[in-house]
Amino acid sequence: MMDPTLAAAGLFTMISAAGAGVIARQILLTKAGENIVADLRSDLFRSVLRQDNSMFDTTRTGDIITRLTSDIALIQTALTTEILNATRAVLMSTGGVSFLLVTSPTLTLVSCLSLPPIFVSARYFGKKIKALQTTVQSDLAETTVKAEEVISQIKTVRSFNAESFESESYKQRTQTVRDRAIEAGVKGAYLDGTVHVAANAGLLCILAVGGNMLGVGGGEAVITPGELASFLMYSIFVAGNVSALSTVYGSLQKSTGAAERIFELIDQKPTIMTGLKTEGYRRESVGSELENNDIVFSEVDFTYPTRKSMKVLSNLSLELPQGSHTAIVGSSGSGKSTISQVLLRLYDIDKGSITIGGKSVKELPPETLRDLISVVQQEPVLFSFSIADNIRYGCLEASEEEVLEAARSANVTDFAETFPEGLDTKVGEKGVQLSGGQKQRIAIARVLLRNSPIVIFDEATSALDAESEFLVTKAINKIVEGRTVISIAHRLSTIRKAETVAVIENGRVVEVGDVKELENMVGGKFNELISRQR
Ligand SMILES: Nc1ncnc2c1ncn2[C@@H]1O[C@H](COP(=O)(O)OP(=O)(O)OP(=O)(O)O)[C@@H](O)[C@H]1O
Repeated sequence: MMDPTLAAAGLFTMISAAGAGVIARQILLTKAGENIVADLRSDLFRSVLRQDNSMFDTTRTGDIITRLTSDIALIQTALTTEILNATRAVLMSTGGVSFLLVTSPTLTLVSCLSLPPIFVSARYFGKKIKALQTTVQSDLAETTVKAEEVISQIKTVRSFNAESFESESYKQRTQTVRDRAIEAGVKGAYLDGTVHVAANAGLLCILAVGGNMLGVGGGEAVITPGELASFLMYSIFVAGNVSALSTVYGSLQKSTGAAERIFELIDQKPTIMTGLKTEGYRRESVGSELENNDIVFSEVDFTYPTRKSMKVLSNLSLELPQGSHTAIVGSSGSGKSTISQVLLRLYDIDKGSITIGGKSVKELPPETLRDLISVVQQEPVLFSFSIADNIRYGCLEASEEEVLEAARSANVTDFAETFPEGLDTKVGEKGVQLSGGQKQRIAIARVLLRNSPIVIFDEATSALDAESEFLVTKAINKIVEGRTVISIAHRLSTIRKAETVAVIENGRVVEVGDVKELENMVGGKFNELISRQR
């Protein structure tokens, strides 16, 4: 007889080896799962950044964020926990079935009677779970959209005393998510229950047929009681694993729903290939292939993809020679900002052409086109980094000195120096910790650093106070020197700085010419427009 201590030591060695196996399995699975999830997340983000502007006009930020977070988290669970559970259940079931076959092929055949109801219910409930989970994920996206919108606009929410309204509306959305998630859970429970009944009914069939095979009814015994007992034991083992498999199947269906939402975005091909600089791209050589920077709009028609029935630009023709300064004026909604959006090819026009230096904007690589043009937007958009890093966004390769020089030129240093951390001061989300005029000056410094030959000023309708306006104007004057400038202008003071003015009405140019001449042309469109401002 074997020494019990030796046997225990031998068993301990085996247990330790199994433990090492468990550690290795866990590490490998975690690594594989995390790698796949990280790749998926960056692929998704990369794909989001490439999408057409029209996609962002219809898909809200919160929806995309949900895909990047919660949808991916579901896939992560599937890749780690569920795949492991599934593999274990399949291996155990296969092993168990081999034992069953060896013990009694007839009874194994009988046990197969439970398979059809298992497959049918897995298919039926699996489909329902997947559909419900897809809805849960999009409802969850709705709640994220709501939260994102309210939190980023908290000052407006507060000023309207709308906290209770918003928290109630958020609660309702979370309840919708809860109800759908419970529904999916209930379907999962039905699946588990059905599989449990089918698997155990299979055991009863084995008991009935096996009992007769023992010769209990007076017939000939074809199986021993010991064989039947061990067959039943293995069957219970297999039934347990098949039940586990059905739970895993339910969870995997959930992740399939989430995966569909992710791949829908990853596979979506933008019509304007954009955003990611091609290899060998050099910013310094931008525009070198163009003869000049003359901009020509010729008989342009444009409708926004989300509002196809409304023509925003209609047969618009306009010439902006290199080095010129043109003010674009017109009533609100006449299409002024749209002109800059189609010039940047954020949207493709429906008819006509837009050329720079004789080359259609559709022929220029989008990154070249966008490096040729800088925009100072109506509401300057800053990121939650420091003032210096916001300026550096104009040219990521710029040195400290170049950033400082741009900050000085745009009068940013004037106010930054009054902050304890100077240019390293963080500006808060979207620049909330700064005034409108300060944000404008940072945006101008960013454009100065960018040093593009064409600059568009999309002037804010809301006026800055006189002091801010003076400082912003001083900064703007630095940019204007030697560049082609388009000012989408509201204020007469800005318009007067331009040489040429183009009046836009209903998406077409109705008057164009020298600012001073048109200002004095009684009965003219520009004269009429500015006489309202005086
Ligand atoms: N992303 C968009 N999707 C659909 N329609 C849009 C979009 N952006 C603007 N529009 C519509 O296009 C028209 C022209 O808008 P645009 O912003 O060019 O006007 P604007 O002349 O710059 O006005 P304002 O002086 O008020 O800034 C408006 O009727 C506007 O509602």
